[in-house]
Amino acid sequence: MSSSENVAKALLDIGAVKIQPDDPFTWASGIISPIYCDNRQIIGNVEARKEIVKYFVEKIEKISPDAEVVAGTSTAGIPHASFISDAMELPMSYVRGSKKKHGTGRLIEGASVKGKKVVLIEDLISTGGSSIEAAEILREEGAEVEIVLAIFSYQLEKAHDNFESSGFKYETLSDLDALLDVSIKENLLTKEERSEVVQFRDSL
Ligand SMILES: O=P(O)(O)OC[C@H]1O[C@H](OP(=O)(O)OP(=O)(O)O)[C@H](O)[C@@H]1O
Ligand SMILES: O=C(O)c1cc(=O)[nH]c(=O)[nH]1
Repeated sequence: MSSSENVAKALLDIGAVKIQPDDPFTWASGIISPIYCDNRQIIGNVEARKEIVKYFVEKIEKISPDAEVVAGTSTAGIPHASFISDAMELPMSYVRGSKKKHGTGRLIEGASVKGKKVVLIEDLISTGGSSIEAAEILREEGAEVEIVLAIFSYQLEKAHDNFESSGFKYETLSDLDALLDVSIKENLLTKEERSEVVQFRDSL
C-alpha cells in the first residue's frame, strides 16, 4: 500500500470515518456532507498517532528541511503540531480561532514566528478556509509559511483554487481517493456507495 493508503487505513481502523447519507454532517464551511472524517480520534490511539507523526516528519524533512517552527491550527491541528515539534525538537506555536479576550490578548501562542520558516499543521482540508486563515495570520505576524500540511483532504476543486489564490502551498498525507480505494479493498464500501461519495465531492 502507498503511504496515502496506509494513512487512510489507519483512519478507517480507528473508526475515524463515518459515512451517513441518511444522517448527514455539517462541515465548518456549512456544507452538508454524507461523510465525516474525525481526525481528533487519532490522538486517542497511540499506534495511529505515531504512524501519522512519522509520515508528517518524513514530509517536513523532505519539503522544508530548514523549518524553524511547527505551528498548529486551532483546535484539531494543535495536538499533531505538538507531537511533530517534539519528534523534530523544534519550537511550536499555535494560532487561536480568535484573539484571546483577556490576559495577553494574543492570537498566536507559543514560539515567536516573526522572520521564521514555519510549517503549519492542520488536521483536515475541506475548502481550505480554516487553514488559509491561520496561514494568513502567521504571515501577518512576519512568518515565512513554508507549507500547510494536513492529514486528509477531500480534494475539492474549491480548496485547490482557494490555496492557489492565497499563494500558500499545501500537501496532505492522505485523501478521499485513497480512503475510498482502501474502503473498497477492505470491503467496507460497495462500488455504488463509493460513486455516491465521489459524486457528492465532485458536485461541490
Ligand atoms: O477546510 P475547511 O473548509 O476550513 O474545513 C476544515 C476545518 O474544519 C474543521 O475544524 P472545525 O471548525 O470543526 O474546528 P476544530 O478543529 O476546533 O474541531 C477541521 O478541523 C479543519 O480545521
Ligand atoms: O469540513 C469540515 O468541517 C470537516 C470535515 C470532516 O470530514 N472532518 C472534520 O473534522 N471537519
